Amino acid sequence: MSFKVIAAKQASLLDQELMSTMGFSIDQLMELAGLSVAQSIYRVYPPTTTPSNKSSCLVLCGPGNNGGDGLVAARHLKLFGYNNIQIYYPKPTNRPIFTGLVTQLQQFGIEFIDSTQLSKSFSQSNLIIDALFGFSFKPPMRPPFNSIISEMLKWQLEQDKKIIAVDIPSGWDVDLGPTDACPEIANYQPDLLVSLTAPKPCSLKLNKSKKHYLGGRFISKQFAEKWGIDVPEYPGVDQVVQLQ
Ligand SMILES: NC(=O)C1=CN([C@@H]2O[C@H](COP(=O)(O)OP(=O)(O)OC[C@H]3O[C@@H](n4cnc5c(N)ncnc54)[C@H](O)[C@@H]3O)[C@@H](O)[C@H]2O)[C@@H](O)CC1
Ligand SMILES: [K+]
Repeated sequence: MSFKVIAAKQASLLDQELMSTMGFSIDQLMELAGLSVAQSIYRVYPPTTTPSNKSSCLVLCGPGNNGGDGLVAARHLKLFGYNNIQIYYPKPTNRPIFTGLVTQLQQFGIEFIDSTQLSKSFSQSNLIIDALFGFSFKPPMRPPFNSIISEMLKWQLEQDKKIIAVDIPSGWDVDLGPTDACPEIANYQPDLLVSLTAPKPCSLKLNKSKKHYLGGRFISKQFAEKWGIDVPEYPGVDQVVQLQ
């Protein structure tokens, strides 16, 4: 499906307008964004039901709203039947929306792991959700995230591991894709990219063999026209639409 992209600066301005003129709260947008990430994962990698072959998910959450989308997605994945979910959230944000999401996940019995458990979790997980950074990332990537992403990419070489990137593959330049400013991710290609609201220019750098979904079904036709973006036909009540 052909689609229009939205540049970095515009994506951030659009985000601000959603939360001012349009009257949305960040909680609402994050909930719909995270739901659409979980729904895309369900479409592409449905939970396997045989006891010997359960889908295990590791959700890597960064310090900003991209990480918040990951926290929301983890809760929906649990509701969708993924039973083995672990979250690595090394720099938790002390704002009510984030502390609330953490409490919800703890109440759902989802485990938060620390750095000593990370390698084991990578080895046991077949779905790795990259919710580290979205459109506000500025290189170079600071510790501990540079080593987390390097380890993630090492594990991606194992055949049974799939990486799902939330909004933007972490470390990619929003407009350009992978650049020399962030050498850790020079060869990073997620298996599934879930763009939110509108695909960013970097999504054109996704290999054609990879899957690309769009989620964040919260803008009207009028709003899309004003910003020069497409709202594709989401099928029925779905929160996501496949672009590639
Ligand atoms: N309207 C939209 O499109 C929506 C966007 N949402 C999500 O929000 C994301 C953008 O969120 P934010 O603006 O909070 O930003 P990000 O989540 O992209 O990252 C910002 C955080 O990363 C840190 N950071 C930046 N560069 C770094 C570096 N080089 N090394 C280490 N840390 C670094 C910053 O200090 C900040 O804490 C989007 O990509 C999307 O995932 C959704 O939550 C809601 C709706
Ligand atoms: K990401």
